[in-house]
Amino acid sequence: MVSNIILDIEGTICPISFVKDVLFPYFLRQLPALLDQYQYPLLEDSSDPIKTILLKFPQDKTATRDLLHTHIKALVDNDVKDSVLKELQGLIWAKGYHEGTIKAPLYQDAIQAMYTWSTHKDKKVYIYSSGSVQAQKLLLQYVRSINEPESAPGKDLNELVSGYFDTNNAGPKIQTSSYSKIAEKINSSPEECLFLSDNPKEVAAALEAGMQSYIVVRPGNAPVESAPAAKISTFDQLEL
Ligand SMILES: CSCCC(=O)C(=O)COP(=O)(O)O
Ligand SMILES: [Mg+2]
Repeated sequence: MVSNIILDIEGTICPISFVKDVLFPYFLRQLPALLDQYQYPLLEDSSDPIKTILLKFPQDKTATRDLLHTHIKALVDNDVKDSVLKELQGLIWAKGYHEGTIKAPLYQDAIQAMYTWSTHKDKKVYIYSSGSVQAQKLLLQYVRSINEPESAPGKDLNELVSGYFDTNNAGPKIQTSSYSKIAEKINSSPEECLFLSDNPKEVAAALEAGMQSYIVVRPGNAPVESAPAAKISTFDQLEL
């Protein structure tokens, strides 16, 4: 029996294009002005939350503003799931979400399933994404259905979510131990957890930990060559 459903974000509940064409460009547009605020080489200053994150990048990259900019831009361009980058992105995206510039388009079947599972089916819904916990909460705070126009009023889905996991509090998403850790943290056996993701390596790691899992295929996702589990293209296909 499935009691806990753990959802990936990008490519599973929202299109990859939202992350690549909206979130990443927004971050890169804000980055130069953000870096301009500081003197280089960066020195410790625990009172400044942004500087505290920047200081977590490798020390040789924080020697000059341009070196740091080049380093961060390369991480974004190559979609590196770097936990320091993800922390910084969460902080910068907050402005865009709160100002109303950014709203996350979620697949309608994902929105509907999150409501049904948590309010009518006595299941708990969790998020596990490479995006930081702060970025996950923001994304779910400003949601529109992908079928609605961009001007549609935003919905806050955070009340449907029982917990958030990222690479800081759970570990890398392609590592089996991360899924064992999540099961332990939510006081569940892995067998009662269902993990849904577009990434076959993540699905393989969840299965290895004893969870149930499916590969989610959405428009614009990378083709899945060798699948460790069955594929679904909408959450309506799940009988829970
Ligand atoms: C939730 S933050 C925006 C997405 C992001 O930066 C990311 O890396 C998403 O990766 P996922 O693990 O959800 O595929
Ligand atoms: Mg994904």
